[in-house]
Amino acid sequence: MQVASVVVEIPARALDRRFDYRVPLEWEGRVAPGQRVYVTLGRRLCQAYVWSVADVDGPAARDLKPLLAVVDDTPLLTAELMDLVAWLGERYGASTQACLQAVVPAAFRLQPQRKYRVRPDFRGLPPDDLQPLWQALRREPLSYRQVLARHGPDAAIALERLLALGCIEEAAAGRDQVGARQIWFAVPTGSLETMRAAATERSRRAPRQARILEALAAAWAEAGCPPGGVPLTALSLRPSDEPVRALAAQGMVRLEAREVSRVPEAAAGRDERPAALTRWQAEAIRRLSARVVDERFSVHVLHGVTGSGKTEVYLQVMEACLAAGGGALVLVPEIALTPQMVQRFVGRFGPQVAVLHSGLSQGEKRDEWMRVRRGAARIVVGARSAVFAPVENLRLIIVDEEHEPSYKQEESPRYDAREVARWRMERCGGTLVLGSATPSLQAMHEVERGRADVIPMPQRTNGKPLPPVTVVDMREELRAGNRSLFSRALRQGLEEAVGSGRQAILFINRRGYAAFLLCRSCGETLDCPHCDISMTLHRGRDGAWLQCHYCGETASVPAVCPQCGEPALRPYGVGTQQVEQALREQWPTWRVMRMDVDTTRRKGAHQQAISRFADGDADVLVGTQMIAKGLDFPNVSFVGVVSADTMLAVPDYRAAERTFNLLTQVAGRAGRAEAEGKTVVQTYRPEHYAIQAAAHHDYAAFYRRERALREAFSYPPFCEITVFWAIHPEERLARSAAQRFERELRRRLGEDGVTVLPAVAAGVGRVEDKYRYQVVVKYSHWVHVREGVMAAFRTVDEKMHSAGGTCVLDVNAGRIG
Ligand SMILES: Nc1ncnc2c1ncn2[C@@H]1O[C@H](COP(=O)(O)OP(=O)(O)OP(=O)(O)O)[C@@H](O)[C@H]1O
Ligand SMILES: [Zn+2]
Ligand SMILES: [Zn+2]
Repeated sequence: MQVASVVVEIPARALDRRFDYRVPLEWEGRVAPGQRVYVTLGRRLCQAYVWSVADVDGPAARDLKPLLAVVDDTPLLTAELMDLVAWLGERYGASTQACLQAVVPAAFRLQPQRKYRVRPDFRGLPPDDLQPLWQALRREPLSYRQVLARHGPDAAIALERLLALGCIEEAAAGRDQVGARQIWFAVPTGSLETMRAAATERSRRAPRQARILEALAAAWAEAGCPPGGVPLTALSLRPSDEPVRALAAQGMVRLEAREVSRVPEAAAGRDERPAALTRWQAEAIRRLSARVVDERFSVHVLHGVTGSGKTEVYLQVMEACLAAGGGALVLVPEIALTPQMVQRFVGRFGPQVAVLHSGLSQGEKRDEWMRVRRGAARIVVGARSAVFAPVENLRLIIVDEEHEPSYKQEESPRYDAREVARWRMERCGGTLVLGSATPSLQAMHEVERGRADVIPMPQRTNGKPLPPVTVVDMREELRAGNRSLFSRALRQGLEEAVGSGRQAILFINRRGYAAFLLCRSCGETLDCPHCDISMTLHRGRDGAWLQCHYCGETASVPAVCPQCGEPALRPYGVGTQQVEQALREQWPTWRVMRMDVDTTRRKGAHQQAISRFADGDADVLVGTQMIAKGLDFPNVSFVGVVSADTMLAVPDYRAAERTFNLLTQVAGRAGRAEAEGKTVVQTYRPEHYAIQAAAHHDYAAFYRRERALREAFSYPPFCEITVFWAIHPEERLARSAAQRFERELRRRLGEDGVTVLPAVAAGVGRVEDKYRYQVVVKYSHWVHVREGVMAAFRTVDEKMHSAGGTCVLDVNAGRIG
């Protein structure tokens, strides 16, 4: 007798374990790991994933409850993905259910209310023993639960048989939350002659039947062979319509339901293949292609300066991968921000590419996922979560802009797509390529330790040098009497670019008008009533308002300071809106465009904005980091950074790294084609090493300095950091939970190679009226501390949970505070 061990899909902590069910005899041999099944847990009907199947004998197995249905014929999850789910749970301390939800698109989740009804196209009668249930379903569609309640537990099997015989179907959306889309086809059964004769014969007597036959005959004549069928929708007919049913009953046509994709086939764009590769590109392609073919695990850091043509390298290595029979996965930081790159992949590989992005509806995601699962699409391009795509024979994963923080997921399971990619390549014996102009400290450290090699591309494809960067000390500007947002150098750069018909980009890492309002009389800042953070000033057509960027709370702008009553509130900290306004005031004839979260909320707005700017619809583009990544605008000759200091001021050990990366990326948007590029960076801290290194395009200098600091103060990559948060509306409870976690940790972990920092209020100590306390743990290997950390977490978490609060564990944390 077979017993299936399953994971139920209900996301409750107490249910995060395996449950055993008996496999009914008729399904023995049909049940496999990765398959979805229906089971009852207590009285609850739910979907579950088969984890393992074992042959077990004895009464214990016979007493188990049976599986109620097998949802998938072939397992939805491959063995590799099942192992990945298990690994995710261990690596990030997350429940198996949460990991499954991360891996499988939401469309595959069970819809709680399914009903079964008689299939409208079914003629005849089912076998005798199935008739009672069938008759009942003819009277009214019933849910699974109703079927079991009214017809007893054996009805589960009867239902399955009726389904298998095509007598009944699931109503509405089908099995999954969103099912496959099906279209009915009429398929000819006889010869072309019989069909024509039948059409003529019916032209009077049954003209509507005749029309169907004529359409089939026409399709036949056009194809020159028996057509695969004609979709009924093309004839504005449904399978239940009288003439269709009549023809089917007479055996003139066969009706067939076929699955079709909801995703319009990617319009294969132009494939722009460069006439000749640079020598660096050629060398990179040679080395990487050799690795893709040899089927051994390897990691490579493709360190290519901005505009060095990394995309072309990816494309050609992918070609080598496909030629060797492998599948490939490309991760980009955010699909909406990289439309140009996605177009190039589709241009080269056409319908073999599946693009997974958040703009897809659930049904579209499902269809793309299935296209990948079935091997019809062998290349997947997507953001973070695409790292779970079920690519067949996966041999190559490319992570573009590998240094980007968006590869870390900030909700459970708090995975890092780069680590997942590494795990998958290690498991499949594949090649991992980490591409960046500014490789992360982590990636470079791997190179140092001999766990990865680096492939340099130090020159731009246009043969021109990287754009010269001028660092402007804003204190000097003040001394020289310039109080405007723009230094003289920045102003000159803008005017030169726009004056010569080129375009310019201005970067400022803050949306809104100003960071905060400060009272110049008493020093009060206007903070969010629900969060310990000041509110951002926004300005629109209908005036100004304040908004909290943490919880979204808005407020009107008071005329006087609420603290001291003086009319002395002034805006501080420049945002995109203010830059846009200043540009319009100073250069009224210029066409200015702004791109930030506020201007691109609408679906497709990103892409539109990017192509409008690429088409020359604006002279100056103002934007946040959204415009820093991987965009290729050949006509941009000037880039200005309005303030480099906002990024440096973030209280995070990675602030310098982020600043260096962003400055390098932003500067890299200039001078990518014929136009010479130029960049101006404004700052109050011109001597800072991150700014200096970026200005000199000196990655090595930055790396040396930053590495030394990280080592001295013991930060990643010289250790790993895990952060615990206790979150509760009552400060006292949040604090004591964090303190308890700290004590539990110290007791369990000892001192050896582990540092537990004292429990403190988080950087923003209150968000949405909830207090946040944190504990930071530093260690060298998660496997050494996992048990201790997880045990401490469970103890505190349970108590916190019953007290109405939340605990969060961020393993290998993306941020602290
Ligand atoms: N061998 C080549 N000869 C000429 N042009 C090329 C060549 N290879 C790529 N290009 C072009 O160079 C430009 C820059 O390439 P790409 O966008 O891949 O750079 P990148 O290395 O990804 O830079 P970034 O890090 O800034 O995104 C593109 O317009 C691309 O079409
Ligand atoms: Zn005041
Ligand atoms: Zn708030």
